[in-house]
Amino acid sequence: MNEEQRSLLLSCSSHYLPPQGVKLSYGTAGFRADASLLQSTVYRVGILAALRSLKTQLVIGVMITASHNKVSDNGVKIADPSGGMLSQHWEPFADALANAPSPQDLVQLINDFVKKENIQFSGVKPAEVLLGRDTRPSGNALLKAAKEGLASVIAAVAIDMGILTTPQLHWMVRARNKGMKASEHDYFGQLSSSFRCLMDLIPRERGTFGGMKDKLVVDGANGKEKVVPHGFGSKDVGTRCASLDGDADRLVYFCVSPESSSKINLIDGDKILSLFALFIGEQLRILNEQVDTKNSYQARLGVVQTAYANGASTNYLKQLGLEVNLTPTGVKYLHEKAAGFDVGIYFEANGHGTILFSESFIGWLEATTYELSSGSKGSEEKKAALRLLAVGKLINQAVGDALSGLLLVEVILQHMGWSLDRWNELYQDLPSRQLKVKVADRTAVVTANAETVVVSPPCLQEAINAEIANYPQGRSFVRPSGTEDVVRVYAEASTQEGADSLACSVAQLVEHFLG
Ligand SMILES: CC(=O)N[C@H]1[C@@H](OP(=O)(O)O)O[C@H](CO)[C@@H](O)[C@@H]1O
Ligand SMILES: [Mg+2]
Repeated sequence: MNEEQRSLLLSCSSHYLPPQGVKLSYGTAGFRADASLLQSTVYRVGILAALRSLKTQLVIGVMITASHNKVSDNGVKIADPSGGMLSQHWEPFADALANAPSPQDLVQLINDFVKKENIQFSGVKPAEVLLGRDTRPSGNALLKAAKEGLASVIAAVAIDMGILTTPQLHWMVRARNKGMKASEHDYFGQLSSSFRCLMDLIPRERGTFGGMKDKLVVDGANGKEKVVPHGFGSKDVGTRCASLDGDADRLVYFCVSPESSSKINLIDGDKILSLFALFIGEQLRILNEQVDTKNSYQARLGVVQTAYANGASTNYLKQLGLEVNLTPTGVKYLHEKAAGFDVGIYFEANGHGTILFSESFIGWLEATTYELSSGSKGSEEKKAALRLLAVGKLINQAVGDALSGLLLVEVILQHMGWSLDRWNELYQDLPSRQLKVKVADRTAVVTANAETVVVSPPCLQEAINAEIANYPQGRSFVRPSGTEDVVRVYAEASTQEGADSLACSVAQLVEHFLG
């Protein structure tokens, strides 16, 4: 870092001093806090994004949002060149940057990091960073802070993409780095053309839609905690509903329960995963059966869940003969695992998830559709290949995206000729309960095996196992949250009473062991 760069950083950062007595952490989903505390953090994330872009020589994204959290909160996260989450390897630097007390400390920290990572400022492409934000009132001022962070790095270009959903910004970063056009218009263009392509490929004999109604009601995060949204009641029984979270990176479906109009039947991320796996599996089978063996491609299909996946969903997926993988909580872990397959489908139960296709499989599909284009025009294998290619365009491969996921669910329901009830009946969820326990130090809980086993404090796992043994189909685990200052308890059992009581007993054990 030369003297000019140093003094630029020193003078600019003196306008963005960090709040006193606050420890900021990049966490599972970037920095989150009350918006009034975030000016200096967002400024520093601007610097971080510029450095990441200089290092990778690719486009980086910065998204300012706190999803469905309170309107007075805000947050900031980085989209890496792939469109995915910031490389975990840079997270400790993000934490250190946000917490550096003075401009001098900040400049020293950056200088050391730049040396360690061998980041060049001259003779390289300038840093290019796409900025997005949600509709929060604090968004504009924080955007300005991000821009000033970028302006503190010589040769960094900020491109304001305006108000976006989180997945739109991730999509744009991925598209830009693939040399594609990446405006909001291009995003909607790709979603709508691939959706239309999939609709046109629905087999005629299945076109009766199984009594599926045209109307879909979309709830913008008004239906939390498994309760019916405002204004909903018995008149809405039978209506197909989808619910998006605040920045549209999570999707679930639901309907008002026919038994009680104040309750909903929730169709969660696990069931979306199952629906996607069935559809993709069907297309892969058609291809494997029909494409001649010398040209065949044994695509590996894998699904990825976390310990929060309902046990009934994991059983169901295994019964389908699928390879089910478990990772710790947090999209970054699921995404990484799914990327190891030709088709990797991942979902958290709460609705974060997407489908990833390997470059080599996409290449093979393109070649196959091209070869089949002259002879067997409308052949089944060509249709299957075209469907998979269209899914790869419709689904947001950068990150889970409620809008693109919703369109894919809609097309698959039509393809199968299924109603919402038919989809929901794939398997029956085991009753479950989640609780939060406030403890003195949640980091005292250390887990292993994708968070299913506690290794510290000693003996806590044995005590949990002894509780589980009292419940038919009992399963329970505890882990420290990555986004809240609590230990989370999950329990499931064959009855709701059982799940509630197991969760309660395990929560008491956590309190007992951690005080
Ligand atoms: C049980 C649960 O739903 N945990 C959520 C929550 O993480 P915690 O580490 O559990 O606080 O927020 C994450 C980020 O949004 C999300 O990826 C994850 O699924
Ligand atoms: Mg969200």
